[in-house]
Amino acid sequence: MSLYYETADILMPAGPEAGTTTQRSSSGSLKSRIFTKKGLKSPAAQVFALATETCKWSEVLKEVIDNADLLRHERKLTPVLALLLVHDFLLSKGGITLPQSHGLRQAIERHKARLTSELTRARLRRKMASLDALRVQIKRDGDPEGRHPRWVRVNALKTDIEEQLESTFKDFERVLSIAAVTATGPSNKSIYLDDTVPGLVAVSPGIDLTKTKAYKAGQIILQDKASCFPAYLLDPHAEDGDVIDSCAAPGNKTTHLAAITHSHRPEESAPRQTIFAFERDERRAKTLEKMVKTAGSEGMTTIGLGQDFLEVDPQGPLYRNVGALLLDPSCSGSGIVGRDVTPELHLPGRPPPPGAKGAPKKKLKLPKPDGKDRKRKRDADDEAKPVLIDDDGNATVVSSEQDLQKRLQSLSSFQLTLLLHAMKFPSARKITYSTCSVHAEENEQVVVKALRSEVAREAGWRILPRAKQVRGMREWPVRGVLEASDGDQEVAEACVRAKQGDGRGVMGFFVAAFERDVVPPAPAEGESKLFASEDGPYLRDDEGMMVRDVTGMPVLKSTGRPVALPGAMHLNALEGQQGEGHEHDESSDDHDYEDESPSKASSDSEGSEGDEWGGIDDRKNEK
Ligand SMILES: C[S@@+](CC[C@H](N)C(=O)[O-])C[C@H]1O[C@@H](n2cnc3c(N)ncnc32)[C@H](O)[C@@H]1O
Repeated sequence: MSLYYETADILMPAGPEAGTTTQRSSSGSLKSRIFTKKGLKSPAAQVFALATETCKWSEVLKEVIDNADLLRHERKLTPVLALLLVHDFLLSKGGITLPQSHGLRQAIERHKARLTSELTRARLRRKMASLDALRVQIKRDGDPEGRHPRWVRVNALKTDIEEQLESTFKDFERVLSIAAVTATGPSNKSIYLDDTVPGLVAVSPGIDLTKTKAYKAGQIILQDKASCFPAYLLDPHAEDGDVIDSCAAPGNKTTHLAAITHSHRPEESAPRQTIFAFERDERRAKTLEKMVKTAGSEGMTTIGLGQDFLEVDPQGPLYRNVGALLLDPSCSGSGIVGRDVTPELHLPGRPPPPGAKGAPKKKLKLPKPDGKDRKRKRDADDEAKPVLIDDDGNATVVSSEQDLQKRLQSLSSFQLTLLLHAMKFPSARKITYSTCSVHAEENEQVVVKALRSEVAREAGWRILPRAKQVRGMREWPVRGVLEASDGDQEVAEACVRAKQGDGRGVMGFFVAAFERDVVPPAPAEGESKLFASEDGPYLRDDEGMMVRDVTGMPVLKSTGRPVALPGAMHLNALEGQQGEGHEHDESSDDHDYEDESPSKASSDSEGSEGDEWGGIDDRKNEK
């Protein structure tokens, strides 16, 4: 089967029987339908490129084909085939990839003059000075990522906004809204300073920052705005002690946690917090390791390479001081921009049926490239079915609502198990739970089930109400779904959602936080009580301000004395506990980081950009 027939089949598996119409090109994401289709003879990447480009151009091409009256003159062409062939004829560098003598190619090339002049008319109707200008417009309008700003987190561990505005972004024009940063188009360079997440900026879509010095040096990290919510909402302070990122690769949130704890450190000499980052997939854990190194946070991060969080013992001495956990488990990935795009296809009008006025007298039989009747019963395996690809890269055929429900139930029960495990850490008093899913089953419903669980009730976990959240999250207007929160207004209000395509320039996302009051753990023998009670390890005055000595050092409650080189003490205390048979010891402090070139590290972290793990379906993994 030729590339054109195969692509037409993917776009319109049932055959375009309707007349002039605008329709979704079948169900399921185009990418998953193509890449999981068995028996494709043409390279899947080629079919995908032709299908997506034709969809983007279909509004213009429909006009060209209709006005050139192509389908009336060439009755062997179906509307979809006409779109695909005219696309390549007018817009592809190589033209139609069929031999010159091929009937399909001749059917188009016979109308060269008319088709070319109709394309010029279509362009002029859109007030575009050149075909290149039209290309830019089509790319921006047809590509969901083309309308999505590029979010950039300035890494506080290495630089700050001011420095970046004067260097990496010095040629960028400052704009004051998301609409302005996306409206300026890929040829312009504008920058918007986000007012929700500190240190976050958005630049115009299509700008490639991966070649910049700042990107290669880990000073800037490409991370979607919504993906910055969990670490920002968790807001780990010194008094929260150590932090766990339970499902960490590729490491966007781990490195964000590191930057936040660094910014919150009261003094250089304050106790160092450790971020334990677990990742059960070893390959992804390597990416995490590289990202942590590039971001400059390896000194404060202990990576559990290939470590399943569910096997981490909450009672283990290493985690005695863990006061905050970030849980961002695998999910359906349904909120990821560009993930499940079903492109719109504008079909040209079909000619009137034979016998009708203006129709040719003789009915022409459609030639079939394989010589077989296309009405043959399709092989069930040959049929492209919608597939759900989660952010672990697992593909599940979801040909019915029931299949989808089954998959969501299985994901949400796994997510709940992880969340309940996080709730078992004895010193924990803050947890964030997040997904890049749009489904309530993985979001509000997991939160509600967790709150009702015995684990949460016994340990005293509550939802962190909106009023107690960090400013940017408290003020974020998109909240949880009331119905999905079982009608609980406080829970719905406490949940934070991000919605793709609502003008805020974010992907689909969900995050909620839990809090509780904890009784501080009894210090181990010989261990100073660096992390502790409700308001932290430092002595505070009646107004809640830290008490400091004359040199400005915070005073510890446990000793009544100012902090003295506690970083080293703290780490030594933890190191001393390693090798006690704890599952984490192999990946602790002495990482033997392989020497990597920044570009290698960059491409790995870029591979994860979009900013959740994209698995095998991730657009960047194709590069
Ligand atoms: C959504 S991704 C995490 C993205 C990451 N938080 C970031 O922002 O870069 C989920 C990750 O969790 C890992 N994972 C899933 N279950 C896990 C478990 N039980 N223990 C540790 N890691 C797990 C998956 O392999 C995957 O890499």
